Amino acid sequence: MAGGTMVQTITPELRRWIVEQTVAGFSPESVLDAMVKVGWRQELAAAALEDSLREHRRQRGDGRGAGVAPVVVPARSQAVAARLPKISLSPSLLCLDAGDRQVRVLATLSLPRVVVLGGLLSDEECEALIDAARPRLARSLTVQTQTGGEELNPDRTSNGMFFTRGESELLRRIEARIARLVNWPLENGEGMQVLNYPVGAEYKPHYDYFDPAEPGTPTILQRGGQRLATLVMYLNEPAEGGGTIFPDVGLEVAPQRGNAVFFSYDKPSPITRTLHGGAPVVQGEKWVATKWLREREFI
Ligand SMILES: O=C(O)CCC(=O)C(=O)O
Ligand SMILES: [Fe+2]
Repeated sequence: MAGGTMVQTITPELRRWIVEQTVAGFSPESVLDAMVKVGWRQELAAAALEDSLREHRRQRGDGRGAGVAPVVVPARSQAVAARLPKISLSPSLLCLDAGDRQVRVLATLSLPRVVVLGGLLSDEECEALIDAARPRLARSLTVQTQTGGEELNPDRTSNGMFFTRGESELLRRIEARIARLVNWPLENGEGMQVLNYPVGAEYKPHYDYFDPAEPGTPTILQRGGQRLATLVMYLNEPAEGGGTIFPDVGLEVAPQRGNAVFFSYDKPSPITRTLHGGAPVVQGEKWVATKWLREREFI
């Protein structure tokens, strides 16, 4: 196996320490912060905290007498939660300055945090992305959270490829535009992914963050931390079907060329309501480019 893997184990001593801190009156947030400061990965620390306190409550007979109050552990501390890719909406809501292009805001939603954007890409840029991606397409793989490797996923019947960040003038231009638009370092973005859905293809509802409970997740997180936000850009228009759906809130975004849907998730949790998918293409084909934004530099 590759070197540099730091295995973090939740020992009985750590559990005891967590319980002691909590009984002494420290808030779960401050215990979490203390763990992160000494090098614990946020997600693991949160899981250890939640787990230890749940076990402690169970042993005490669940809330009888002076038991520890139930805690809701934020997966990311307050200070870090404020650091999230974020589109600054102008008061007029109409136009955003993305540097080399004016982008329109078509709709926003607060939970899940969604912004639908108009005119993020020009028709020429959409065409150029499709042309560059087409010869490099393969049946889409998704990151396998069991192992951290990649696998064919029956829920995702599209064909896909990844560009390397900065690999062409076109990509550098679009990456810079996105970084400015979402107020997030260009280096924290994954290389852009392009997906092609033929008739009948779909991407069943899923979350884009990596599930902290899966054993392969710590390995995945070494490459830039969690995903915090997604930008799906529509490169063409399927004749029928192919919208981006958010089943928790009954939202469907129309796949209109040059437009995009941005959504962010401040914790790797379903409470962000960012369950989403690509509805089946009924007629024609669908092309999208997806940009994922990570916590740290993605190498
Ligand atoms: O094709 C879509 O509309 C959604 C794509 C998506 O969810 C993804 O690439 O993660
Ligand atoms: Fe997705």
